[in-house]
Amino acid sequence: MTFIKSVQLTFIASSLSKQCKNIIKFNKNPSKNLFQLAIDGPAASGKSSTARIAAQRLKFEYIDSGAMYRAVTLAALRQNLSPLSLDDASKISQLAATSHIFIHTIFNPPPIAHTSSSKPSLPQTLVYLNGDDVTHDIRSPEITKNISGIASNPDVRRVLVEKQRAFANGIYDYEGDKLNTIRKSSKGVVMDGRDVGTVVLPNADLKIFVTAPARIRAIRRFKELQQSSTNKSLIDFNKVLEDLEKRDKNDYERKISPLKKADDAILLDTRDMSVMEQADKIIELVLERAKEKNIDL
Ligand SMILES: Nc1ncnc2c1ncn2[C@@H]1O[C@H](COP(=O)(O)OP(=O)(O)O)[C@@H](O)[C@H]1O
Ligand SMILES: Nc1ccn([C@@H]2O[C@H](COP(=O)(O)OP(=O)(O)O)[C@@H](O)[C@H]2O)c(=O)n1
Repeated sequence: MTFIKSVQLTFIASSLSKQCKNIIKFNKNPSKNLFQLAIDGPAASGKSSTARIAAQRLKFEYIDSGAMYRAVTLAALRQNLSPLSLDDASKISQLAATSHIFIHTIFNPPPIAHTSSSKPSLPQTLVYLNGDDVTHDIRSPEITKNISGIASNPDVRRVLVEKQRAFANGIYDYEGDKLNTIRKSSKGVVMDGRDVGTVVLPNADLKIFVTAPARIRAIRRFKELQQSSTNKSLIDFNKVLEDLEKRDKNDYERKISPLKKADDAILLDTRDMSVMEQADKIIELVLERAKEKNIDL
């Protein structure tokens, strides 16, 4: 359980991006018990969409740990460093330590034009690398292809795990300032990734391991890529499946912090569930656990 002392910081988000022109007030409340929810699982199992919906409904902060590995991969590629080269490994971990990665979720984005107004837009997570909005760049096939090399670098992991724990405790460094990303109204944090329940937050109040067969996950990723692509014919399902299985293998078999269900995690197979059903189930589990632990959500 996290007890954090009282500091109030005001941060002018317009320095980050034109998209965030409002002034955000951050607050740390000394006697507040923040519920920690850890969601792990393989690619496209539904972690981030359900985590964002659960965070929105439960008034939790959302931390996408995978986005941090993606941002470091982008930073390395931009400097022509090779994720698999032993010669570049220490330069890359240095880069992870000195890069400012800021993750900001907009919980109530305006409805997208041309969609039915009755269909609410899902929360959107924006990712900044040293002040640049890299939300889309970090999802490119080039980053996805190179990420396993970065994720198996032990020094990168050490640096990012430290940042993730600080983030989950409400303290996050951005351009030299200590920033508290926990909103005054926040009742908890949800973090998704591969090692959140096993390594990053081993004492999380609730751990969920989300899974689904590779083919089903590849269909989801294929549809997602098609939606965001300007040239749909370039997206080949077999290639998506092959890449996903290759990344799963790297994540499961990596020596350091492999993808693994924590012993005390609840397994959630999402093959026959919709995104909303997954989110409902997770929220139900959080509320049950909070009741058992006498945590007021
Ligand atoms: N249960 C589900 N049924 C159908 N599509 C899903 C389901 N869960 C997630 N998706 C879709 O699959 C894609 C990947 O989901 P995402 O939440 O990003 O997975 P992860 O964070 O595990 O990689 C997204 O386009 C999402 O809308
Ligand atoms: N906690 C984490 C999160 C991600 N990662 C790595 O980062 C990659 C991308 O994570 P992601 O969550 O963005 O990937 P998707 O599940 O969205 O495809 C994973 O395949 C892992 O190699 C990790 O090693 N540890």
